[in-house]
Amino acid sequence: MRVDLGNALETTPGLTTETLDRLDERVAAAHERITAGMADDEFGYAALALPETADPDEIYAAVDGFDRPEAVLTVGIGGSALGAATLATALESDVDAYVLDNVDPDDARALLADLPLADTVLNVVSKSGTTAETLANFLVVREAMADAGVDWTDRTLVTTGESGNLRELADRHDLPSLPVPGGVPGRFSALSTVGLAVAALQGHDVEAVLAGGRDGMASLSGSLYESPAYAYGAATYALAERGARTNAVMPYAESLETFAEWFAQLWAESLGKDGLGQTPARALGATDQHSQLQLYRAGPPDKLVTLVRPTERADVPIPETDLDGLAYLGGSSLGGLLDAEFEATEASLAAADVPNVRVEVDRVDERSLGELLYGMEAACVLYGELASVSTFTQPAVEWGKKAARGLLGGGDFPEADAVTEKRELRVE
Ligand SMILES: O=P(O)(O)OC[C@H]1O[C@](O)(CO)[C@@H](O)[C@@H]1O
Repeated sequence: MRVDLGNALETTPGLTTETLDRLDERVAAAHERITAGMADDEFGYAALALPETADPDEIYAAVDGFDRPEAVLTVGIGGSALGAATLATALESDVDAYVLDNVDPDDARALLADLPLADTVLNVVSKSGTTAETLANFLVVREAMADAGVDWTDRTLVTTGESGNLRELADRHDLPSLPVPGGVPGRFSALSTVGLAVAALQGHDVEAVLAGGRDGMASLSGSLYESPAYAYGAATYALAERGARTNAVMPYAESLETFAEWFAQLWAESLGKDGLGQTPARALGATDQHSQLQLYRAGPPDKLVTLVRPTERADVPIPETDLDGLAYLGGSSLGGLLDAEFEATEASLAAADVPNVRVEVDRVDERSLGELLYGMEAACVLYGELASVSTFTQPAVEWGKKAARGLLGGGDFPEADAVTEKRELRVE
């Protein structure tokens, strides 16, 4: 992973090399704190040791009994789905990957109607084992399998914590299961059993993903000038401090579209604390040059744009044409056009004084993805250290969970009462 901060200098908001030099002293101290937490397997910091602590053989052993399924359906939500989904979207496989990470009946019904249930692995993932959406979807899929005459116990892999509903289910039915590493919050679990089981089922090289993570680990140092991850974390923190309240992450690769969704949870759930944080906006290049870019260039000067691309990609030539107006495209290629648009968008943001950071990986493959995921996790942890927030907890999401559970009769929660007290101003 390579980071270029050049277009975040002297912009609005913007950084200076003096700012970065002063910040570098704090990066050194933060790095010491981070490495100590990793060494002590401390909650949260343990995530940054996963490239060395995750066990590929454990993952391969758990999925080995499923042969090569036609499809894998992940039932999970948040960090229990997005890491696996990022890898599945990015890497090609003849094993189709699907995700149920919402409880939309239309979506669930349509998906279950299409799935070859007898040849699908049901990959149920929940660290807590209590997440309503995941458990509800599991019950629905299990019944759909039964209705189709499929023995769900032959098709189900469980990844969960040491106790809870899913652990009991796996034990009761002797299901293949994987542990969720205890000290790792879901949004930091992509490089663990949580994120890698689907990759193993799809025939991808899990060791290569972890090797990429180790590349990221090796690049961590006491200086932002020597560590791309820390450079990104320090720059985004400093820009937020100076008014960049939104970070629009804009990968120039369809294969990285889900990566932006994964990043959004990582950034929002880790850094949105105590009235602080930086709103992750999900964008996609070149498509959003024809939509959101208008706001990024000419809206309020409160944004940073993170432009992500692989520097190598398979290509598709653009045929020559006798249409004069299109002659400049003929003989070029889609990849060439995409790269030209990446650089043009980068320059257009700079011309409008909008800070933008370039993040590049060699290609979208297992090793580069492992390094990119790791790098953004390390960047997030550093940002959290600099901002002095509790990076690894997410207390604010609990209120809504209790209200929903109370509304469904799942317990006596005062939060549910607040729903009935809604202030109304109805316009119909
Ligand atoms: O893996 P679990 O426990 O089902 O949690 C799923 C997601 O829900 C959250 O706990 C938030 O409610 C996320 O942090 C997590 O990734």
